[in-house]
Amino acid sequence: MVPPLALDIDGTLTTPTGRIDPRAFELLPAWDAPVVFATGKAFPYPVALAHFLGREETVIAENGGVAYVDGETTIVGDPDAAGAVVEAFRERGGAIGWGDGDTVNRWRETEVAVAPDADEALLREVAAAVEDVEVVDTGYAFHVKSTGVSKGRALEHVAPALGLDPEAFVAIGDSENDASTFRVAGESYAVANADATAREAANEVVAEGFIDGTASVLTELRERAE
Ligand SMILES: O=C(O)COP(=O)(O)O
Ligand SMILES: [Mg+2]
Repeated sequence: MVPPLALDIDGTLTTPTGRIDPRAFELLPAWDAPVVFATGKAFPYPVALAHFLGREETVIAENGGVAYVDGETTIVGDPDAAGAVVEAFRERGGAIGWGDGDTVNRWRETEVAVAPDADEALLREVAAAVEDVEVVDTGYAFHVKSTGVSKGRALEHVAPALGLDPEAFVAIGDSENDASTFRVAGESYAVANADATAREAANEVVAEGFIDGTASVLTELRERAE
């Protein structure tokens, strides 16, 4: 039997230009075990991905702020604290930076994502003044979120709802927001493009990056199960 998977999206299922690689649509619909998409993105993104892959919508969004399993949504974290940080950031001249419409934050319920080209030093300075809030850098955004909320904590909630031990999962990811998943899962892989935090937390750093790395792990896991 192949193991259940906890998969990050950006940097892990994507190409270096941020597209979901077609191989995800070959490898994942046929995966014969639960697949949990665990992302920093807002709730609709992993739901849509699972939907169009024809998979059960079992997702962790907003870095663990939102978890959805078996038709139940669980929300944790303090959106007001994150909002206060972003308000102070704006007052001091900072910009969230996603442009008009801001679909990055539109459906966000527990945290705020700030564009990667924003003034990081200012954002960290204002965040340091608010209790129980941290800034997590995924390489794709700075996430202003409650401390204690993490993808790993969410997996500890999602796995039992699937009748599984979190340790049964194999996790793959690329950023500091995946380190908590790596600690909770029984086996973990950082793709080659992963940041230092993810590399250190993973059991193994894969030679290839992005979806190439993920595809090689999945192929190996499938071969091992045969
Ligand atoms: O939204 C981000 O910043 C990164 O998303 P990810 O967790 O799927 O890599
Ligand atoms: Mg990622």
